[in-house]
Amino acid sequence: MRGIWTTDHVRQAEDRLLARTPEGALMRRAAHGVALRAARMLAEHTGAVSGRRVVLVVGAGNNGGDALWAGSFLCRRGVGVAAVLLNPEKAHPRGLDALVRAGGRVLAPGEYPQWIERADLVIDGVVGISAQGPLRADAAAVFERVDAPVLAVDLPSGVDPDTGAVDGPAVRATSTVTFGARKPVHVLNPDRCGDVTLVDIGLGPELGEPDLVVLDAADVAAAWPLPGPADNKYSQGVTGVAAGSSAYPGAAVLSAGAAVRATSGMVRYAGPVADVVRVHWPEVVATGSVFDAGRAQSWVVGPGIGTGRDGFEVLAHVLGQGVPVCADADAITILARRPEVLDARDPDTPLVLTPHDGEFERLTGAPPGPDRVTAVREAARRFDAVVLLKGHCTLVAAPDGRVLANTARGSWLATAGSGDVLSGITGALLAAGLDPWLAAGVAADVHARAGEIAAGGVPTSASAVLAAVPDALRRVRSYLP
Ligand SMILES: NC(=O)C1=CN([C@@H]2O[C@H](COP(=O)(O)OP(=O)(O)OC[C@H]3O[C@@H](n4cnc5c(N)ncnc54)[C@H](OP(=O)(O)O)[C@@H]3O)[C@@H](O)[C@H]2O)[C@@H](O)CC1
Ligand SMILES: [K+]
Repeated sequence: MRGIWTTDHVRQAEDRLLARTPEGALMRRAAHGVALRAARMLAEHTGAVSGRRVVLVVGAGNNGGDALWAGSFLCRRGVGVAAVLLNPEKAHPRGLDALVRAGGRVLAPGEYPQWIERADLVIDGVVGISAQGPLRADAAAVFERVDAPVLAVDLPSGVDPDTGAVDGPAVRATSTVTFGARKPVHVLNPDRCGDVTLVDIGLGPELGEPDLVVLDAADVAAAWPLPGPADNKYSQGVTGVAAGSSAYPGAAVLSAGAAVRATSGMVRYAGPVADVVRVHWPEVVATGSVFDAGRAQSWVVGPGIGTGRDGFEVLAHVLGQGVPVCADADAITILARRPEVLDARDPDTPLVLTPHDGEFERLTGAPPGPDRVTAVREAARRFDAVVLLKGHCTLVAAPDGRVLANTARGSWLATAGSGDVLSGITGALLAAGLDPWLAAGVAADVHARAGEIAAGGVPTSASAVLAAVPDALRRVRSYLP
């Protein structure tokens, strides 16, 4: 599991580390990492390092200091380095001195266009963790001219470091080099950061519990239940699926099918399209109603069930079974309209809610807004449920405040029925007894991988995503030590 820390926590940790480190040492370590990455980018994009041209865009603080020091290191490798100082009187004095001593130059405003247009690489040192709001007009005007790859120092300027939100002009980096700890922007807005390199500056021991986590493939593989020698079809958990209707039989087929593919436990289907489900998935034990379905160790409820009285009764029934429930789609709308349905819930049994933004707004009364982490964390507390907020970066919050982030691998999952597949996978993992927060997190991870495999670079469908779940699992298992 990889940790992510908010800027407040990074700053506190940096202060503690700075107090026992010689002055300037951390910045030079950070800048060295920037220079290494810059040299590699020059080699990749132009085939050479020496003789290439790099423009530094330097703001008023230490982020600009990192860029200036990195520029001085690049000068020593024969790179022609020139700096745009957005705020000359506040430019980091020692960094500026180092750059000039190494042979770098400071550009006059009239020289900006020709240098920026001929640059092989631009280094964004406008602002780092003290950033507030979008790029200011002077910086925005500089970046408008940039055609070269951009290397962001710590984070792309103009993007909110803690929420990843963009509310005006902002840098779109090809690559980002960050220091000490990953910050939320790196997972919440990967499109603006490009690939992210973490440079160790010795901050680790000063960082407390992370504010967010990201699962590695090995975490997903280790959490995923596989049958053991003593297992039978019941011991691995029976997943109940209450989904679909005559209008939406596909939701039942996809959700039940995903549960079949995700684990080796048994799957029961209960609903009005049992015959359709049986045709697609002969291994599913299908019956016409949740009221006469046998025991299950979890229920998936909602996809395609409708939002009327029947749907309400189905949701209330499964919430009263004393087993974990994954409520998706129509079940979330029912819950939003008639919260009294939660009265049926045994407070000790976990509930996982899997809204997209529209459903989240229905459920909570407000859209997630720019600070999605806070929004999902508050919703999880309010509903005493794990809340999985779908998006380009899917967030999973537990009622105790834990949040994990799963960054999508492209937009392949933006296809009809994709959510039904996710709910089925989540339900199967709940039936197997996984911690509900982890179940939702690993389900989102494998779902995203299956989407990428199914697509293979071209548009795909929910059925193809479902069919790719076993390959996604094989892929995560290949990361196990
Ligand atoms: N501390 C350490 O140990 C280490 C720190 N390191 C580095 O320091 C960075 C943090 O440096 P920092 O705290 O000096 O602030 P930084 O982000 O450069 O901002 C400077 C000033 O910019 C301004 N500004 C704000 N928003 C703006 C906007 N949208 N557009 C334009 N300008 C804007 C605002 O000043 P204002 O103009 O408002 O007076 C703000 O004070 C960190 O990210 C890392 O790179 C590394 O070297 C490792 C060791
Ligand atoms: K930056």
